[in-house]
Amino acid sequence: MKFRRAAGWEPHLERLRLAYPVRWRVAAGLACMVAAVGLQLAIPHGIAYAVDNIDRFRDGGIPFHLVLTMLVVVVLYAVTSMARFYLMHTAGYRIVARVRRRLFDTIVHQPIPFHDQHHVGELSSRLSADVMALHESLTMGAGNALRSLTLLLGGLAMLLHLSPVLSLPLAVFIPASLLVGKRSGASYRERSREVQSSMAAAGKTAQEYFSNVRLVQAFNQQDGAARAYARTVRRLLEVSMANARMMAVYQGLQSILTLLALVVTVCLGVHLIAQGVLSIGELTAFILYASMVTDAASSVAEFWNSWMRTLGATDRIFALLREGQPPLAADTGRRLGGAIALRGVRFSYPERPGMTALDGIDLEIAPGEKVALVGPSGAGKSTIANLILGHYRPEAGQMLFDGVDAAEIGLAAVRRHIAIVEQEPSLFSGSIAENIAFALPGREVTREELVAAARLAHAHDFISAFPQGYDTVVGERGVQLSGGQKQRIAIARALLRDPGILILDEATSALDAASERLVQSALDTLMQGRTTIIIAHRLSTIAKADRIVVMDDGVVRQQGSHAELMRQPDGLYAALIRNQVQHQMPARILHPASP
Ligand SMILES: Nc1ncnc2c1ncn2[C@@H]1O[C@H](COP(=O)(O)OP(=O)(O)OP(=O)(O)O)[C@@H](O)[C@H]1O
Repeated sequence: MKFRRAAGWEPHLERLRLAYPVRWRVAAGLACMVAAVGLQLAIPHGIAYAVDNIDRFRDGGIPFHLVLTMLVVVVLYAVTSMARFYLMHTAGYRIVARVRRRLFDTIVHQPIPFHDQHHVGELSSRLSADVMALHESLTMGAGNALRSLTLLLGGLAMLLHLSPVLSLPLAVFIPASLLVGKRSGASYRERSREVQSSMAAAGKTAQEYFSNVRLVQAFNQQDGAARAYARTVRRLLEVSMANARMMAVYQGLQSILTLLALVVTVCLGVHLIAQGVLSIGELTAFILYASMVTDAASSVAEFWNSWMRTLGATDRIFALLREGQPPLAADTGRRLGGAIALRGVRFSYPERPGMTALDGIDLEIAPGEKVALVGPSGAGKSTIANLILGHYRPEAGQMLFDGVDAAEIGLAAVRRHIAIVEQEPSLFSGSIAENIAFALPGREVTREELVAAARLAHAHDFISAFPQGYDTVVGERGVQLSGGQKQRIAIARALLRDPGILILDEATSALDAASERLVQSALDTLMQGRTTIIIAHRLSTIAKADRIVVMDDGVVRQQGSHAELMRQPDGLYAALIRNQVQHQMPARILHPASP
């Protein structure tokens, strides 16, 4: 128990919660390993017997039963070694697959503030490089180390049995070798944390430049990108080299200890033969056992290092796993009517605790009402959408749905009734069908349902025009589609979800007139009969809303219809409209009632 704790295994083993198929593999692998070690330990004994009886065998040769026994031992040794290798390796693969799955599960369930803090490239590196380090230790290292440990103990028993006096030098060398291993292990752990975080930094840089490759090329920044990546790789190289230097020193020390042990044993052995207390066969067997034992000791020490390295690399994996999934409030199954209320809501982003993003917001939205949030950049419009979606919790005040506190309803139940159409729609690299069906987790979506949603979103015609139709692959983040097409797919997705509450982050970039009309008409269909919160940028949308909420600096400055707000010429809304009209919009939008 104490050892497991010292090795840092305890919490990790608990976290791994080995499944039944893994347990039986480990148990069977251990049994095979003990058998293989037992057979391996029998071999020097056989050799000693042969050496000591060489005179008897000189005439008639080695008797048949002896040859047969040796053959059986060799075959059994080969079979048990093979089985051990297979069982331990496959158990390792299963454990690593499980760790990977659980890590992904944990990360994907973490609340948004966690994702604000962690870079995508860094998290991907945890899943790939860090898990790979664990993989190597578990599949290659752990099996070998256990075998070596058993061999070490068995070998020591044989050495003591053969000659306690001759074993004395080993009583010094073996602990020394294990001590060197333990010392180096501690430094390895520290170093490998550095190696893994440098690796994560390199991954982060590469991921960032790859995902913005169009911008990089448009600004001729390819060389700049290469230099930035080279800097991170240089750092990685430096820490890896330092690690290798240290490893070389420890390996050298181990080899010296092993060779010294052998030399001293041979010298002492010869002396004991001369005194007549040891036979040549026994010395031969002793040397064979001693080399097994010293090899095993250095391999245990080596594994210790590699395990420490693994712990260094996987500390963060296990820290993440320990964090566990945040308790997702059970889906209470409550149906929402669409009324939303924010009462005295104050909020600062966890990353910027000093800056108030929302400062006492009071907002009542009736079921089916269309509310446009307007205001200058940074006013807090998206923050309100984030709070309604439950991405963050208000610091003070209440978020109510149908008059019930959001916490009481549960995040999953709230989200089940919400759909979002983002400013720049997020699409996955799969097919159009998969992207639309994403709206309904946990159930198969029929082709008819997909087509119906796509028709309402004015997306069916362009989708059908593709040779692969709904199975057309859209490329990473939908790069193979136009802006208007992406938006209509996002609208089809929202329509399929059939939400009571809709959050619409209006795209700022204008589409061409025909595309704009199609998107607008699709949005009008989507908004029908749903509570809609629009983060609005276009006057056409703003003017159509039932109510306009004008925000500035985290507070609501004005509320009312377009006409009501325009009657306050000194108000922020009138100023915003004047500003927009001056810069871009035709005057008729200002007065939608007039033809
Ligand atoms: N994830 C975040 N972490 C820290 N601060 C944030 C985060 N997101 C937004 N902010 C800050 O919160 C404030 C409100 O931002 P918000 O995105 O709500 O503004 P907005 O009104 O939607 O602006 P825009 O019209 O430009 O999108 C801003 O000062 C912004 O810098």
